[in-house]
Amino acid sequence: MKEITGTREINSALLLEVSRLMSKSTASSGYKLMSLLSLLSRWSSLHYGRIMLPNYSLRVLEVAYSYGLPEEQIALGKYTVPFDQGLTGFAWRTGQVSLVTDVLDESIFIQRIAEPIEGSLSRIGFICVPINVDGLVVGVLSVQRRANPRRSYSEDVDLLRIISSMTGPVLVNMRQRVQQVSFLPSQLDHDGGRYIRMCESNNIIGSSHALLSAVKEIDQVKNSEAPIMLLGESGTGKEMFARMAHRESQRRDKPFICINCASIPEALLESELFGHEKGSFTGAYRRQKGKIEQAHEGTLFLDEIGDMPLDLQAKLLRVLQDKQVQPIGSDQPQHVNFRLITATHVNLAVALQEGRFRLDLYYRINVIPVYLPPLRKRQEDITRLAQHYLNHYAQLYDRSVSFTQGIHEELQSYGWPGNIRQLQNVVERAVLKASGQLINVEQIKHILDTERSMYQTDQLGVTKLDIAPFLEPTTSAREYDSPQEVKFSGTSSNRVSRGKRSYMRVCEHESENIRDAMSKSSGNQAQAARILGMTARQFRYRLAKLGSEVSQP
Ligand SMILES: Nc1ncnc2c1ncn2[C@@H]1O[C@H](COP(=O)(O)OP(=O)(O)OP(=O)(O)O)[C@@H](O)[C@H]1O
Repeated sequence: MKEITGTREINSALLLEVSRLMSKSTASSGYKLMSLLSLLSRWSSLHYGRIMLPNYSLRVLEVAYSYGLPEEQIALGKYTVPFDQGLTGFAWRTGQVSLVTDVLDESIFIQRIAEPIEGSLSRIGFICVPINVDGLVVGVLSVQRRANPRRSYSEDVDLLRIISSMTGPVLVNMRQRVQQVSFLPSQLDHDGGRYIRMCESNNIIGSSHALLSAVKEIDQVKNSEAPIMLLGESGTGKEMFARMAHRESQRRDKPFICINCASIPEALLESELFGHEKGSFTGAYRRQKGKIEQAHEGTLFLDEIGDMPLDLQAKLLRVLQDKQVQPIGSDQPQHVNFRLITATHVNLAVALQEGRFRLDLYYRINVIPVYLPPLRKRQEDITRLAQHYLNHYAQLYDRSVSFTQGIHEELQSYGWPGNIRQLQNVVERAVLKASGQLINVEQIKHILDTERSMYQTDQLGVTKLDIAPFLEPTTSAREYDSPQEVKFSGTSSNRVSRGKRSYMRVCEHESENIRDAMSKSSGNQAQAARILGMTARQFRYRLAKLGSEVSQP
């Protein structure tokens, strides 16, 4: 066999070897990258190869893979380079190759990261090549070499450019996998592990202390009959927890019936809950079992209980006391046996003070209060949730995307007033808008800026969604599963379908209608809300939104 001696021949043979290595389906990504650096050193005398990856929190590039460098020095961070320094930083910032032919001559070179070749630093060259994926620099490949009249620098640069282009996809692949496995819970104590498994089997993501405390409370009462009240901001997972409480209970094989008291006009809520007899009112063509009866032997979940009208609160209280339900138009009470779970995102204490909620019902249903923490108090869960939704939407939309480093820090620095529902939506949008394989920090920043502009904080420090950008219907309506505040409709035909939250159109004559209703009710908001078929909360929200347009009588 002919001996390979010329630089060009060596480089071609090396590239062939590298491409074989990269296409090995059985080799791990780490093995491929380490072997690559070793091949560079042995075949081309490009020594001390290192692949530097960014640490966005510290704003430095760190050695992720290297060949020949002392491990303990790497561990000490000896080769760590700030983004804005040295040749490595230059390649990182500009996306251009940077090199020096003699490290001792160049002021830009940070001498401490060069290693002496054969005991001397003299005439050592240093080459840095950016690693690009979809036009984005994701890392830097660097090597050292000695002065060698038989190897030109331009040949080495060409070689390293090709090698770095092969490295990019391996890094992306690896990052996707690392992101999937690196969040597995560690150091679980006995119970912690059980609560995490409980979450997993109910598709609840998270392992923060705050989340697991709530899971623990559900676990402790799962087989009792005591009513549970789930408290927490909109989008914190109250419905998921209600379902988990049902699935974990002895009633798991019986129905789980869910009704949202805020999304159904008052006139219909009674019949939805208690059922009706045929002919009991216009349009009652047949007997209809109410949700309470449907939940017999199972679990009844009353979401947004704080929005239940007072007269229905009284009826519900009777059902809880007598364990009987009387459908509208019937004189035959039906025996019912169900576990009650309620949820509210409003402060019921205020509703009690204002006379909007019955104290006796409150005590009856608030036996086991379980507080679901907002996402901003579960920082460590943000990363896992974001990664989960990334995988979910990547699969749903058939995209191969991953986050670049630094995204998680960016996501954690945001307050998430819309909680998990909002995070879900942000990630979905990022996946849909990604133009290549990577979602970078700038793209996420841009989406979060839009979010910030929509959530406004009032003087009391309460964050509210400014829905104005979404009031144009259809296209934007799909964009969000909205927080509670925007569930609104002036007419029942226009109302949100149960369980699904969408932004609603604002009726063209809304301010006029509200003004009329306020005038008819002599300024009594509760009465005005009734005239318009809204809950008091919905009415107050609209009134606040249209405040400047609606002059009160
Ligand atoms: N821990 C979690 N893991 C995964 N997804 C979650 C988690 N918590 C909530 N979600 C998701 O967030 C969204 C909102 O959850 P859910 O409807 O249970 O919240 P909620 O508190 O009942 O909201 P609202 O008060 O608006 O009714 C859902 O799409 C749900 O799947």
